[in-house]
Amino acid sequence: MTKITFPENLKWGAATASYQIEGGAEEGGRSLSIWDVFSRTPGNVKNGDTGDHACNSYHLYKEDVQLLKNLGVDLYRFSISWSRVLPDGTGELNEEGVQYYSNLIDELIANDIEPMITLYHWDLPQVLQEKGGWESRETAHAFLHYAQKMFEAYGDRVNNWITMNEPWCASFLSNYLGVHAPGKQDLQAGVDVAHNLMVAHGLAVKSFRDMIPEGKIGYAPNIGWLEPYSPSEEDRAACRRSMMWQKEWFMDPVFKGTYPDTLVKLFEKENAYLHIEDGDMDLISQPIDFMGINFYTGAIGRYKEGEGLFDVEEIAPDERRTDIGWPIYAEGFYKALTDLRDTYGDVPIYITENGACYNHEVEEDGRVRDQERIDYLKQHLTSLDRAIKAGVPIEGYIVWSLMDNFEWAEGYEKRFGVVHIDFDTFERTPKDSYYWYADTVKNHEFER
Ligand SMILES: CCOCCOc1ccc(-c2cn(C[C@@H]3NC[C@@H](O)[C@H]3O)nn2)cc1
Repeated sequence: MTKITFPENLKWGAATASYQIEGGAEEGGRSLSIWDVFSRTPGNVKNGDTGDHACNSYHLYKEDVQLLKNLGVDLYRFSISWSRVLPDGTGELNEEGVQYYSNLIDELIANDIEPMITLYHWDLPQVLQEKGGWESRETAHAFLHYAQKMFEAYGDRVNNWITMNEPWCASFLSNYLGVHAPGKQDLQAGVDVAHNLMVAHGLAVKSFRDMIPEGKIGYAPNIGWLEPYSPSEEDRAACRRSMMWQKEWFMDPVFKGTYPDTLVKLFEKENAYLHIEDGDMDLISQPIDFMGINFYTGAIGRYKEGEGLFDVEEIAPDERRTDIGWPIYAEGFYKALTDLRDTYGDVPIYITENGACYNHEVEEDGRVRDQERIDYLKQHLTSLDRAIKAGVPIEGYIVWSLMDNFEWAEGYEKRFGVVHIDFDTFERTPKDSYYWYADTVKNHEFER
């Protein structure tokens, strides 16, 4: 048997997000978010699913913490519902909402689990959307107010903070491709939202340095990997262009203080323009303590004129697909991580999301036999170990997700959890992958 062994100081975790697990959508003073409005609009989410009840973690968070404790993880990455703590989007706090997260944080600490807070995981208060949402620069300032209130409320107990989750999804997937909330299909809107998200990130980082000087802050972009179909410059350039949309567009501003000119010009050809104000790039490129990386899948990329925005077609590496239809490309994970180090140097990296969708149910004997998810995790953790041994400074690995939850436009059908959720009874059932992951976390190694 082959053993894969990780450094003793690698941190292990599990992740969730507020709109995907909490429920209690109109309880405890919470106001509606853009995802409440989007999911309640017929046709936007599979099976008409909404986050109204989700996994009922608003009421069952203590059970969730026990699942984390028995998993043996060091970290729990969760997000705060902005509209639960600031129902008006700004102004005064809703104390009941603040208390919910305070209770969760205390429960985690009492069980020796480090909280890692994501401030923005896509659930913008609807009241702010109605004032222009992220297309308006004002929302970046509203985000600063929200972030400062959260730093004040939890900075005494929480050291690890993430400003933005997957800004590509929150900007282009949501405002150009129209797949996520608010469901716009406007490239200029996507460009404006992307920039304002990054301005908001910079404003929060700047304030964080004053408010929690000993804390660690970063953000969590998502990336894939496109391997050139051939060594031809056509194929290589096509892959670079396509990956630039999620990589350089959101990383160059932070680590270089610039936007990638190739994409700026490509967007200008589509009549979409950056609206950068004086000081923005200095603000966005403030040093951060780590970069979160969310990785799920990849493909082989080949130049094809007229295909999409970047003249590239994606070819699956092989016939394997997860139950959400994504190819499995663990080699791409290794390549993406070493490519980040080659591009941006030794930026400390947390894998803030990696996992697979497999829609197993609980069987007669109470087990959930998700061997495919175990195989996916083994393949990707092997790539992670290879990247670590190649010198990529990986701080931690956080599996997506602790539990099955509301997978955005796919609803509840698509299951990413190591814990199965019965969405009628909210019963939690650890899957085979839960026990496998617990052993891996405990032993810092696994056998292939
Ligand atoms: C027209 C083309 O559009 C096709 C759909 O395009 C995408 C791309 C990417 C995703 C996607 C979903 N996830 C998992 C989440 N990460 C954050 C956490 O909340 C998980 O639930 N990551 N990326 C979905 C859809």
